[in-house]
Amino acid sequence: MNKPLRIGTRDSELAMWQAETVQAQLARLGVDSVLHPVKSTGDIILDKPLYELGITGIFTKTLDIALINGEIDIAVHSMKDVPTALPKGMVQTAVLEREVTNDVLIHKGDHFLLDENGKATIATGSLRRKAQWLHRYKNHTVTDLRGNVNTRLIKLIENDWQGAIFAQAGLKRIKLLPKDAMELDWMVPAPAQGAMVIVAMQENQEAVNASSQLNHLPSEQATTIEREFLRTLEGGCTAPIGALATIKDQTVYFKGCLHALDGSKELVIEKETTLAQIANFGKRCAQEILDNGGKELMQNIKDEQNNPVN
Ligand SMILES: NCc1[nH]cc(CCC(=O)O)c1CC(=O)O
Repeated sequence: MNKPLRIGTRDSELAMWQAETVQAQLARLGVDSVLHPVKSTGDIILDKPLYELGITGIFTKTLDIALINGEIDIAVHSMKDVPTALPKGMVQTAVLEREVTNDVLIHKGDHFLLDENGKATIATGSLRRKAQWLHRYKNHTVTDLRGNVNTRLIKLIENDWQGAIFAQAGLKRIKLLPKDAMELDWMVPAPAQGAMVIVAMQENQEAVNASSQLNHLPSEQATTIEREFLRTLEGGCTAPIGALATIKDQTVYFKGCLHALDGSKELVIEKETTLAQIANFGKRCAQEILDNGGKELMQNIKDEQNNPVN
């Protein structure tokens, strides 16, 4: 009998839920596995906004190293936390069937109403959420919020903020989605939000073969388009970029956006194509944004991140 497949995961409640889901799906295929939880750098450094750390892949690095060292066979990630370029020798083996993709506002009080002209303080550690929020609610203040989902919910209760923004998928998975959560249908999610991905070292054929059986093709196609859009725009820096591809029958609908850090500018693209023509679709959408002011906006974002004004 083969040795059980070692599944690497972060140790947060959400990450453990995701890894256990993969374990259960593998078991249904007759593949035996064990969980190998680790603390990631992204979970340890909590006193600085994520984007100020200036490094990408903060949540995935520890597991990347465990994979490269052969301590684990596969790693399970929230796909939106995974940098678009994988380390050498590492491959994406499966995208699991995607959860809901949207963000939600968790707020305090039964009769909370968003007043576009009034004042409110909303918490998020995400550049994308901050920029899109400020673009829509120009009088609001956005304050930084870090930590895993559980920590962020506690901080919201402890602080004098009106609300905080989360991915609906994460809250739903660990059964912490409040009934009165406000779905932000206007907010464009992070590329690959709501999707889980499995990665492995290409040379570990057993791991690649076993885990690739869990791939859900439409989820893979949609996230590939979104991440291609991201990769083409960002060029290695972090920026407020949203992207969502939805597939219905043979048609792919795409919405992507890029904002100024303070929300003062917005570039949006909406485009559709057929499933037969998705090759380079994400790239073409990004190119349109770049040609319509995106190039300058990306340069401004880079300059501001090197010389922050506040
Ligand atoms: N960066 C943290 C993170 N990574 C994935 C999710 C949620 C689940 C998902 O989007 O797949 C979250 C929490 C959040 O954004 O509220």
